[in-house]
Amino acid sequence: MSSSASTTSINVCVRVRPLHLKAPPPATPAGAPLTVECWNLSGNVIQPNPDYESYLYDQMNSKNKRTAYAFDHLFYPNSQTASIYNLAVKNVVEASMGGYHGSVFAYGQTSTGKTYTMQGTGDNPGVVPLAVTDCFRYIEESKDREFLLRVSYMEIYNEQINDLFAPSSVNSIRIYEHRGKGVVIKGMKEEVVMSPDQVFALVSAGEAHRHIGATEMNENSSRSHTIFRLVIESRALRGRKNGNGVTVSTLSLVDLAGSESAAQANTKGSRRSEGHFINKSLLTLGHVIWKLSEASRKNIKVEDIAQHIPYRDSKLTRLLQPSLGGNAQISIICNVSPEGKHAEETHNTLKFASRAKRIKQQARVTQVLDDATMLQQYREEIGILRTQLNSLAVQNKNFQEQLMSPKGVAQDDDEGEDEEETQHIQAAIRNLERLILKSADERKRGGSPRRSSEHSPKNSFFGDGNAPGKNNLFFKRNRSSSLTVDVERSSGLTSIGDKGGEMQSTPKDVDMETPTTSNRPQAADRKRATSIDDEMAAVGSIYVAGGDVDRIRTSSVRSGTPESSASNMDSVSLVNELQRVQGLLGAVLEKKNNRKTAPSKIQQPTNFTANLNLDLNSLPPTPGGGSDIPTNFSSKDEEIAALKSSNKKLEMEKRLRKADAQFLEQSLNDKDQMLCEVANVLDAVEKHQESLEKENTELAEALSRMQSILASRESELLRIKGINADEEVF
Ligand SMILES: Nc1ncnc2c1ncn2[C@@H]1O[C@H](COP(=O)(O)OP(=O)(O)OP(=O)(O)O)[C@@H](O)[C@H]1O
Repeated sequence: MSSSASTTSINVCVRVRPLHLKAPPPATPAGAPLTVECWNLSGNVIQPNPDYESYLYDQMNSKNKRTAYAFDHLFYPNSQTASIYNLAVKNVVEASMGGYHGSVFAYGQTSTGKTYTMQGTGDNPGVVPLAVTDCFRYIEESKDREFLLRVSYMEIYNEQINDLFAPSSVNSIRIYEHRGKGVVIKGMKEEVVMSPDQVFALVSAGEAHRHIGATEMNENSSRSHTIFRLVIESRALRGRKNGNGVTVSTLSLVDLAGSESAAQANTKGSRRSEGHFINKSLLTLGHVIWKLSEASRKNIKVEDIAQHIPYRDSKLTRLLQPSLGGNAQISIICNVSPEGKHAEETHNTLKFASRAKRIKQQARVTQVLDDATMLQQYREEIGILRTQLNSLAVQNKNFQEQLMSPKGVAQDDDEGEDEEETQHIQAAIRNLERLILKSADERKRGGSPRRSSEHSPKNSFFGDGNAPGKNNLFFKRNRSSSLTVDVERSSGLTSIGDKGGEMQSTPKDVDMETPTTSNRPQAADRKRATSIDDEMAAVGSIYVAGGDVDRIRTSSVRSGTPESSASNMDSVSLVNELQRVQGLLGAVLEKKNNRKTAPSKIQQPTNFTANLNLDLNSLPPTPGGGSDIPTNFSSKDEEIAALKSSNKKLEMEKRLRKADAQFLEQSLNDKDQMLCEVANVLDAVEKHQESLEKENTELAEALSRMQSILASRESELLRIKGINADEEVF
């Protein structure tokens, strides 16, 4: 692993929402000040309108009476989100694609336009769609790198983390701090993505599970903080610069819930308790930002005081710890209302913004040189499959030659099977290749599978999309809609259905071209997936947005038999699929070898039934996990019978393996649980240590207080003694 660091400040901008949404103020000539009710906006400075000062100050807490605030950018009510994106976010997105961790936050009072800014509408797309589109554009223009992108989408609701891609996994997500890996989120799903449309479809599906509620101040108020996270793996193409280390970075786009006063939002019951959780976590965020800004002001390294920063006081700060903790490029968009009655909240937001501005970050590009990345693993899998394809071709050729020779063996139905296997392997290679993203030029050069949405080279990742209505939120929040991303239209993806809270593929998307898989990973796959998790966890230590994921899913390969028609292929299944294909291939090759070595003259039949009665442990291992195929036949019928019983034997073996698989899965679950328990114990120990340290500090302070009291008493005593002595003298 290698890295290089550069010091940056957090980019902070303020967006002032329109006073009256129906008629935003007219555009002013460039540079001219604008007065919106109680505030004057001029250049990058926002300050109270002098005519309203006393009214404003009446609304405010006395400590807040500062007159003017200046920021990197100030966006007026008539600004478009696209210009905010270009000036305040684009550079963070590009840095992420270049290998730095990046985070963008929307912060502010309820109803000031955070979701409007992050998500946007059909005619004014927000930061998330603009950033996603830019990422794919970046890939399209990167002639010398290949990429693998994965997304996850989560919310923090009432201090609980929910996976918006897997809403049923509510209680399985855990967050803990690992000594080597940093903050780790266990149980979060990630989707490998290949086009902006696919990301939008996934986020829309996730939106349906987000907690939204009506309050007096916002009829669609976000009751949770949401974090959209993109993990970017990239590597220089072979034969080009800097070897083949994989760069891993993350881009986190965070739509924070808005602070609210219960009185103004007029909340009751669950809305009120949601508001309480929101305010508490935002308060902690404010506290963390204040401590970090103080550290930067005093030139203290964040690592040196990390244990004194209250990240642990809320799930939000815990999740954001890797971003805030130093290694990220950050942009904060602070949304404010210009209304006088919100002056107090506006001031609080401006204060938060100016503190954040002081924080210094040390962002690093990190390269991973071993194979602990999915990109590297996919490349290796492709290599293995290609080798197997070649040897299958050679075997086929030899077999054909044997058939043509005068002593040729009889042809059987296996020819069709072989063809099928070849097609399966080719499909698996194609599907893996599709997951690895390259520029159109590079795809043409390398002969990679053409994306079916590739209307023109310029637009190859960008399908027709399913454009939202002009003023509708960009991501539809429609719980009942069945969400479909067409595989062939949209860059070869599988379909993601949204039914009853679970993401599933729909039967109509089944493609007979690609091999079968089952959605539920078998033990071998689980084992493999766990090793990927472990490897990703190792990478996770360098993730700014923190940690690893429990399952890594891809949406890349479509299943091909009724057994799998209801299943959604994920990367675990992909591994499963690869192993299955390798297994089948092994069995086919084995059969071929046996045929090759079979003598052409007729031999005595072998008692296969006896062989099959049945010591499975004595089976010779074959690459596909199959049993040995008998070779001595008295007749064609016997050969068929032998193959049939061999099939039965394989069936039996499969069942045994399934039992093994279940056992292994159970063990893995136990191990997972144990790990979580250990993490919790560690957590408790760390907390205890913290409280001991706190006690120690308090004791030390008390001791020094006592010592100073003692010292003053002693000097008092000396003084009294001196007076007494003087009196005696006189
Ligand atoms: N700059 C803007 N231009 C036009 N409409 C806006 C703007 N900002 C916000 N709005 C509108 O104001 C309303 C509230 O905005 P939004 O839901 O984005 O606020 P929020 O800050 O996310 O609130 P909460 O914290 O309660 O979720 C929405 O109807 C939104 O369309």
